[in-house]
Amino acid sequence: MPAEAPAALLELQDIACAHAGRRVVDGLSLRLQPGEIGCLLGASGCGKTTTLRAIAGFHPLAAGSIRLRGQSIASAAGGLPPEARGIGLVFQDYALFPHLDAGDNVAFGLHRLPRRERRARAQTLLEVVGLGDCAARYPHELSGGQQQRIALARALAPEPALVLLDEPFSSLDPELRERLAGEVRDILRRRHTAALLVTHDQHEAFALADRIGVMHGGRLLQWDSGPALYRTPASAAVAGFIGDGRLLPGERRSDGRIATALGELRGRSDGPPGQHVQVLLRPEHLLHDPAGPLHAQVLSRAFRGAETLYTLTLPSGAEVLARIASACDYPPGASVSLRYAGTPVCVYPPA
Ligand SMILES: Nc1ncnc2c1ncn2[C@@H]1O[C@H](COP(=O)(O)OP(=O)(O)OP(=O)(O)O)[C@@H](O)[C@H]1O
Repeated sequence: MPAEAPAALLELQDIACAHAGRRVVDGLSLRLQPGEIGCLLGASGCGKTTTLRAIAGFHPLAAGSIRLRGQSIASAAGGLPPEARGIGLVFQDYALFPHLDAGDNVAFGLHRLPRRERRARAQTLLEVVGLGDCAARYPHELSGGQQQRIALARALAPEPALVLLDEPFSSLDPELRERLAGEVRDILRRRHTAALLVTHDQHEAFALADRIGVMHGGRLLQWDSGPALYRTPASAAVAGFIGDGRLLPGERRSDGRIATALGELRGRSDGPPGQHVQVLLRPEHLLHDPAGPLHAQVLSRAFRGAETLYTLTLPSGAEVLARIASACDYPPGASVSLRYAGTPVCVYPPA
């Protein structure tokens, strides 16, 4: 008998959502395990926020169902009101109450507890997010990063099994963003609280999430771990969205290799000889080698510290990327010699 899948904390089954009669989320299914951090990633308008709002109970389902801890919380027939779902929310538009100090903001969701206990629990949560000495400060007396941490403390205070976060770091500067993302991940992990986060920043998704869902046009293209998404994107669309890389046209040979403008490459999957394909070429597929057989011209470059990421043009006109030690300095227009690293490439149907 096959082993049963572990019980999911959150299960979205084939959900669809519409705005003004137009489906903006369609056929979306995913499972989040207890304590797991998931992330919906995708370009603006792909339906991430609508999906999160449907889970929270602020948007109706046109089809499908949502289960939390095995209980149905939403279907096309209706659902539990948001406050009955037991889900913590850190939404962009779910700002702190300006007329309440940080302590009362955090205590807000604890109305069932006596006042003294509420303040004590709020204080504990403020300490969890590293703002134990800010209880009496009002939102306008706090920085953006501090306000977001208070919002997280407020969401965590009622001890929900799941927290939803919608672009929680988008208003912060990049350095603070990365630090806060790490802190939030550690806080969630320590409390074994599951979370589903929405972002369009893949670095944020990689830094935070156990599982990432790439969305496009209202559909979930792939739901996988960060390393799996990077190594084996399920489609050319996911490949184009995750990590650095370029798609090159190619043709399968009878020996299984794939002929491209870079020569013959090893494919990760098989297919009939003569088949036209595209291959995903990551920068690590190409090695800088002054004696290498491949020659390309520098189109542009981006300094990344110890290494520089070069965009190069092959004699065929195709573009590829390569990471080269920054000690070697190739200006635009210069010729660079390379060789194929020999590692297999992902293969997709032609565009
Ligand atoms: N209130 C609304 N009325 C009509 N259409 C809407 C409304 N809100 C969102 N939409 C449309 O639904 C689609 C999905 O929007 P959604 O906000 O879920 O996307 P998103 O991926 O979260 O985008 P962003 O990253 O910009 O927040 C978009 O095409 C958007 O224009």
